[in-house]
Amino acid sequence: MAGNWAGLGAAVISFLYLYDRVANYIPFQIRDHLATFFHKVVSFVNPYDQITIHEYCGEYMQRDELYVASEAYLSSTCSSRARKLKADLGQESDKPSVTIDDYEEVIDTFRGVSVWWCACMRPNSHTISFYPNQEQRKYYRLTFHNRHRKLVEGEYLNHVLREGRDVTIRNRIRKLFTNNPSSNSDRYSSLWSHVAFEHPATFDTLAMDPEKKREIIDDLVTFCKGKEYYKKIGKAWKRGYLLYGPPGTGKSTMIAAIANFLEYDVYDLELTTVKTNTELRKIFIETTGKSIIVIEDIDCSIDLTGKRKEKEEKDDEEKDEKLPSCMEEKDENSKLTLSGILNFIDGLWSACGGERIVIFTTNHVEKLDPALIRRGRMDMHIEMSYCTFEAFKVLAKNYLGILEHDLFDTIQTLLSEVNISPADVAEGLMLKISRNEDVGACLMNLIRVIEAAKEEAKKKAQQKLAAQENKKSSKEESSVEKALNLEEKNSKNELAP
Ligand SMILES: Nc1ncnc2c1ncn2[C@@H]1O[C@H](COP(=O)(O)OP(=O)(O)OP(=O)(O)O)[C@@H](O)[C@H]1O
Ligand SMILES: [Mg+2]
Repeated sequence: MAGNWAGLGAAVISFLYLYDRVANYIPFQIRDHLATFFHKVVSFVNPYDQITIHEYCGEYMQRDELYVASEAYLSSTCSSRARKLKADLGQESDKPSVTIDDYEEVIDTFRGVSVWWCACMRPNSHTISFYPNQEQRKYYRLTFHNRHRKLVEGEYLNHVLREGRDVTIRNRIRKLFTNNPSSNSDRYSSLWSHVAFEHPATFDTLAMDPEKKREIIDDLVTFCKGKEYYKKIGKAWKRGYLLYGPPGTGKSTMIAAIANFLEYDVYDLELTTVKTNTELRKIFIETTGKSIIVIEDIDCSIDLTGKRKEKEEKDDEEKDEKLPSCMEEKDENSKLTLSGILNFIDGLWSACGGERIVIFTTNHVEKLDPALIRRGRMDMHIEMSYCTFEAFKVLAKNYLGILEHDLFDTIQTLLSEVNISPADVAEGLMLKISRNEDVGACLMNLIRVIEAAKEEAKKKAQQKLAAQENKKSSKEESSVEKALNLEEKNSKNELAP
């Protein structure tokens, strides 16, 4: 239908072209009247307006976000109505995607208003381009009745952008990013490298207290649905989690489970390769929304303890010989400091992009500066503990496919007597796969592993006690020796004339 109107419109436009050539020979009073008249005729004959959305735009000819969103939107909402389709494996997806073929017109309806979409291609410009696919110059043509122009410009295009982005996110391959060492980056290279994120951990396979798990899941759901709430309370849409506990208790596994649950990308930030606060800010700006930024073993990444105290002391010392303020700033930016990291978590920059989760992990929570982990920065502190009986039941279900067994009571008693990590328990249960043993043999193997851990713990406790006693007795000996020496000295002094 729009095509017919377009044909009629083309005739009128040809006429107008001719008019334009002879317009200079017509007196200007008549010319103005004619121009108004022709405009009315054009609107009457072809009351349809068009918007074109080009694939590449901007100084660096990047793919236009609205074009990408329109493509995703059309393939999800309108492709069922098209007769000519094309299929390909998108760059950011692992599923074949079916889109509407070029020059196939489809109708979409928004609030009872019909609009027409068509993927077109501009004729080859015969120019040599440095940018990929630029010579193809694809674009979408959106046609609509001019009385709906406000609706299309004001609401429909936003609707397409929003829906299209959602479809893109749903279909993409999720990514695991790591920051490139600062020495490798130049002005043009990206600060992050990535691979596909394929960790299979989920909250179902994560062994921990079920109540604690429920609490974390509820918190995550509240966060990801909380866009409007965060806006209302004037807070950046982000949340911080501190995961702490001994090695092998599932901190990294928990991060993977969170990423899979929320379908977020993961940015694994290696702080030791970041040299300055400025670099940290740049790295942060290059992250996208719907992502988790992880700093593992934060206590080992940078000396965060006592930095503030040191700084305060230094400030006192330096009061007399104070540097000019610009030099102070330069010094601060030329290295990575605790305050740089605090800014990264909740400074003004932290609000850009939105929908981000920051996770720190540590084996030694007591070593961290309280400022780094205070509520508001790290909103939830999650302790990953040694294996409890509840956690063991999850592992037994995952590894052996059982919910109960006669040996469970023995294992429960043993687990209450010794600290053993879920990683060690999981290793004890792996026998089923590695040697294809039956369930009973696997549980017996686990019992042996826990008993060995118990023996080891006992031995260590005895050694510690012995060392403490040794220290105590050597202290006592030295104090007796000191007392004897003193006595000897005193008696010598008394004998002296
Ligand atoms: N709570 C858990 N639930 C399920 N599996 C676990 C759990 N804890 C550990 N594991 C298993 O042990 C392995 C090591 O766990 P993970 O790397 O998550 O420990 P971690 O706490 O990050 O250790 P580290 O402090 O050394 O980094 C995982 O691959 C997983 O198979
Ligand atoms: Mg870990």
